[in-house]
Amino acid sequence: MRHGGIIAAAIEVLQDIETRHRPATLALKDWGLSHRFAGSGDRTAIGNLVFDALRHRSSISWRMGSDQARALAIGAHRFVWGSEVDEIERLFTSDPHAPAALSEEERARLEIGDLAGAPPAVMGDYPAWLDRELRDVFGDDLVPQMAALAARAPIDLRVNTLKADRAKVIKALGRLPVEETPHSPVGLRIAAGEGAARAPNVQADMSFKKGWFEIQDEGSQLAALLTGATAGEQVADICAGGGGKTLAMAAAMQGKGQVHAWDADRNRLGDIHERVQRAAARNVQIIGGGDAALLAPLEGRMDLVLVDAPCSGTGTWRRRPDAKWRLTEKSLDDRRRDQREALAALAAPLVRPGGRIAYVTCSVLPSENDGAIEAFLEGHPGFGVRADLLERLPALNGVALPARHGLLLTPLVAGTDGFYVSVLERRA
Ligand SMILES: C[S@@+](CC[C@H](N)C(=O)[O-])C[C@H]1O[C@@H](n2cnc3c(N)ncnc32)[C@H](O)[C@@H]1O
Repeated sequence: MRHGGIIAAAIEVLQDIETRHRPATLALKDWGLSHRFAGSGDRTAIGNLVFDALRHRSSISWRMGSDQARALAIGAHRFVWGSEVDEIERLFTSDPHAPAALSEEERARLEIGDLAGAPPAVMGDYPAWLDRELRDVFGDDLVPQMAALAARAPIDLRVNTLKADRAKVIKALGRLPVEETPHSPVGLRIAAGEGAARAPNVQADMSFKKGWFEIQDEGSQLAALLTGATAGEQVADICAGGGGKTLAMAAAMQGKGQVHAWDADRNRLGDIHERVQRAAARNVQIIGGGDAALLAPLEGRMDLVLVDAPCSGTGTWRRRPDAKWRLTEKSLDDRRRDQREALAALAAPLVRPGGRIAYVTCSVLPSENDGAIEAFLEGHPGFGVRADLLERLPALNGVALPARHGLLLTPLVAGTDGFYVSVLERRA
């Protein structure tokens, strides 16, 4: 496909997302199925343009004076990909599959592209109804913090130390520009691409198939390390999902002790079996999901319970930009309720005296973070917050933002997705 056709396709997909409230990945998949002639490079270019338009939806709409799909796609080309206006115009006139030519007004808006006078929610590309809560956490850094959450994310890998080390994986992926992550001692990074460039498919490499690494954001790696999971411990991961943190803890424990994996939704455990096998994580016990009675044998015995809580996902907006526009007050309330329930009803009974609960979210909203911890501590006076979190990872000094009961990682400061971590200890 020529580039005018790519823009036309991106407009079609953005329209589908908007009118049918569909997740972006599904809308893109559907488009691919009904346009089988499009090659994989074309699909990547369309996907990149759609995702960048969604990442910057508010600021593009402000600049273009419209939030229609066409304005978003053209605006993303200009303001995110940095194309010159003449170049965009040429793409439109040289390809019969391109959308209708630019109007006078569109041309003028693309030329000016001014955000002067725009409110913070527009400059930082986030839903305005979250203004107050986000300002509470970021204060004067609100706009730069949120703008960093609207940028593209790199591909981060976690080296599986049960099978490999960083040098071995770097060598295996030799043809790719792989670098060590700055904070996680087991992380590697491939920088985010630009424009229509295709991201490398690292999962096709033999080293992935052999279980030498997993794809995992550096923030998620750090959260797993901050739990302090240590060789020989009994650990329950009660929001195990696909097993990202289960596997990270199992490796940090050098395969010794046990990680018991459970999830409220047994379907979410779908991938974990294959991943555990590939990683040779012999200390992982998948105890199933859905039925809380399966947790009964662990009661009062766990050195550590990880609650990698269901949350709004505000910290992952770099990777799932459509989710930020779909988030509602109702769904946020539902997640807050799940978080409180997971901590009080599921996690607390499993911890032995002297044991810990690590509470993690991929959210930057205080009501899901410190707020959940406060609600828990109110009803559980036998638990207290561990203040020694950074001693486990001194490299995070100055990189993690202090929160009242834990710490916060953000793309602006740590270069990771947004993550909150708090560790509680059962003292009585
Ligand atoms: C953030 S995801 C887990 C991601 C996973 N730990 C990883 O690192 O790949 C949160 C998980 O919590 C589960 N969950 C939802 N409601 C829950 C509840 N009330 N109690 C426990 N887990 C819940 C969800 O099914 C989901 O798999």
